Amino acid sequence: MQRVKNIDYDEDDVYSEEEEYHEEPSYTDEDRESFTALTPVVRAELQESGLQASDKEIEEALWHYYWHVGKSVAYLKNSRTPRPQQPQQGKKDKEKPKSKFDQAAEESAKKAGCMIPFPSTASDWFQGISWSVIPLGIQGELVPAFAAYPRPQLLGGSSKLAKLAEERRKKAAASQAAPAAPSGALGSLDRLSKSKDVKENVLPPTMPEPRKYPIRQKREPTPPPKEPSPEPEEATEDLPDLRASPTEFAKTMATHAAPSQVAEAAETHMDSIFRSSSNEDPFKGPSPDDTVMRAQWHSKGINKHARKPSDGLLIKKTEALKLEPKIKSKGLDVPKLWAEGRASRKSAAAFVVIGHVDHGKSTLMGRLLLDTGAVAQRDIDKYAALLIPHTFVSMLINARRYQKQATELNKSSFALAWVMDTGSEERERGITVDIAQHPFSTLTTDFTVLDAPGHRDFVPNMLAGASMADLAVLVVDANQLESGMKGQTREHILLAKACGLERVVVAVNKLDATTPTAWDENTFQSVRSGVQKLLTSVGFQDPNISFVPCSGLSGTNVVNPAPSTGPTAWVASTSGTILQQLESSPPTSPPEELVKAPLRLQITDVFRGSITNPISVSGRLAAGNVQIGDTVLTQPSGEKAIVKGIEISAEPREWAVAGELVTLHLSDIDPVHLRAGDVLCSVDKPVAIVRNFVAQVTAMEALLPQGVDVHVGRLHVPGSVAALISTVDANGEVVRKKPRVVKGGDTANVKVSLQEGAPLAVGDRIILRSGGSTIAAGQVDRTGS
Ligand SMILES: Nc1nc2c(ncn2[C@@H]2O[C@H](COP(=O)(O)OP(=O)(O)OP(=O)(O)O)[C@@H](O)[C@H]2O)c(=O)[nH]1
Repeated sequence: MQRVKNIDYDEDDVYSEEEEYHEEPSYTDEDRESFTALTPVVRAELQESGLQASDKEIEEALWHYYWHVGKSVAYLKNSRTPRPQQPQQGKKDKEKPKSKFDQAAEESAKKAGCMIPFPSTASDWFQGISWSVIPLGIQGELVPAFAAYPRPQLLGGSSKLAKLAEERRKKAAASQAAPAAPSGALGSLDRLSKSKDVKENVLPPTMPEPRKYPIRQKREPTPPPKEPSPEPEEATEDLPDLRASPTEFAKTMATHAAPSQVAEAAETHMDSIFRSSSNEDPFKGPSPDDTVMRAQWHSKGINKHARKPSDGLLIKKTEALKLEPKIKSKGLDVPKLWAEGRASRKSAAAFVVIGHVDHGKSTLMGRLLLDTGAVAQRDIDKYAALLIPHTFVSMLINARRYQKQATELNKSSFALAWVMDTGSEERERGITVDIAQHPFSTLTTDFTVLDAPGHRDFVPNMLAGASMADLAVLVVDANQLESGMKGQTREHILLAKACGLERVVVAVNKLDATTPTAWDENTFQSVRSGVQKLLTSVGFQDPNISFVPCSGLSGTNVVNPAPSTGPTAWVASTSGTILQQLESSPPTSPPEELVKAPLRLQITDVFRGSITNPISVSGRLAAGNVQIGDTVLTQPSGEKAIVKGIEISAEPREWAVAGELVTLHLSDIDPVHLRAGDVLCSVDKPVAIVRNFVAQVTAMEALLPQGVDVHVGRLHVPGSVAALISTVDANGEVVRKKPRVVKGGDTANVKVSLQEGAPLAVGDRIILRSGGSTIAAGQVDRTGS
């Protein structure tokens, strides 16, 4: 069984600051409901294996594993199954006296008040780890280098879940250590009046979010699923299979065998790695690159029986690539070509889908793509088939939440979301993690959907999406308005505005599940007035906001209008379908000066592609134009690259201009010089590397000289608000110089310092975040070195 979508509305998402810092989890009614439903299931599983557990223990396991029944059962079984004893090597080893160093270390740990014994042997240290059985012959002694720390109680689960659980524990510990302080602006003011450090502008420590993005394999927008995979086995095993299976290396190292056998086993393992059992050439058969390339040939209809690179041609091919003449620019006058074709071109728009976690963003977009023909029904059906193992818990949870939701819909409910959620973590957890991009076209417009994650842990990814979009679609679950307003609905609205978006289409979603009756018009009207207030309070203008009642799951009023009779009869008098609203948004065409300006593109993703396109980057052209053969500069690395190919919406192009979302295939550059957040720019007019800048920002909560994470689209760099220069009024006139604090809602000029140089320019939109919350947003006004 898999845990399905139920991480919404727990303390992680809908929280007040006070609530968040309780050590004991305070369960919501919904948590309690889930406990009531899932505890008997876990108990029954345990009893089948002749094991017992108290309600509290079961609840604790379910809580830690985010309602994942399989993992909870496996953990509880594990904690009740006696661990195999280490083979004893002899009395001598057992009674080996402690070294003086060990004794001193123990003594100092005692003095430090440490209650948890530090593991004294390697096997203690590795207890609870799947490859824990260390051959005695190679065991060493571990001595504490610092005061002992608590061992994690629950192992296994996805790394993300473990991370979330760990964060929750850390926050609880932090709240115990720190004396309770008033929250928000008041709290900051209070701290300010008490703290000398702040007066003297000494910066409090920051915990910057690391700036690391892995280079990814290029992800197909809708990878066609294969056969339904069998249900995971973890929950049915006697001993839980929560941990990754040992690697060949670990198996070699962690065997019970005597040293001679260890050596023999090692040889066998290494043998099996380097020589296949059938003595076959391990490099025979297609390489991963070949496989990708063949898939691409296949999808482009290129002769399937063409010679394959693995047919002994790999070396020749590589040589051919080396000899490949440098791609030359055709020297096209791109601004002229763009201006000439403007009249005949379809309009294009990219929209970011924002909103609180689980309000139905991915499902709505899946529906939009399905009903506009951008994805095939057969793909959705295959996703639905793959999802059958999810249905048990899905039914348990959703059936209680939406009594009226048909069982049939429950079964396939995630299939639509999977069109957008292509990552394994996304599908495992049932939430969107990274920004997903998908093109689709109507008769009038070429659209690009940017599906943003709703969970607050992934706000930086949402920012990356918003920074590439022309407008936003805000999805609000009509049944969960209140929690949405407290959670990411509010933050996403603020961030969308801060990223410069002006137009927003509000999809009032899940109206098929309103109570007491489905498609309740009053519910729609109250959501509409609540969200309207919120949007106008952050600066969105009324004419730029539209509200559409809809259901992404059933598809009502998304592409196809709602039936004009029955419970949806009132829908016709509102603002049309989601698609109509998107199409009626004013076309976005860049001004001519922007197309002629020096090239500038922030890299959103770096992909390793096939042999033909080994390295590609994607992003939105913020300014200028690019054509095949151009030499571009990457900043901050300062390395040059040649553009050997351009794609827009998976179609090859010769050139691209400002405003377009492109994939550029690059050559003559080592991938180490390319990271998401870096900038590609013109060689002649490069974007400067900046360490200090002045920005005009609006504070969302009290802003002090403090450590912050500075976000600019996909880029985020640790830094600090080094000085508060002045507060200003709506016209930019100085109200007060050198304020000690900028109150939430006020606008100020501030000096920001970065820990490392970043490619920034005047006018860039910046977001300042601290401790996982957005504290201010604005624009770069002046840059310094
Ligand atoms: N009844 C009903 N359920 C829906 C509707 N849309 C989505 N759901 C369900 O709501 C849950 C969450 O849907 P998602 O589309 O994954 O939500 P999301 O907002 O994309 O979630 P994140 O991307 O993780 O923020 C799933 O169980 C969906 O089946 C709808 O219109 N009606």
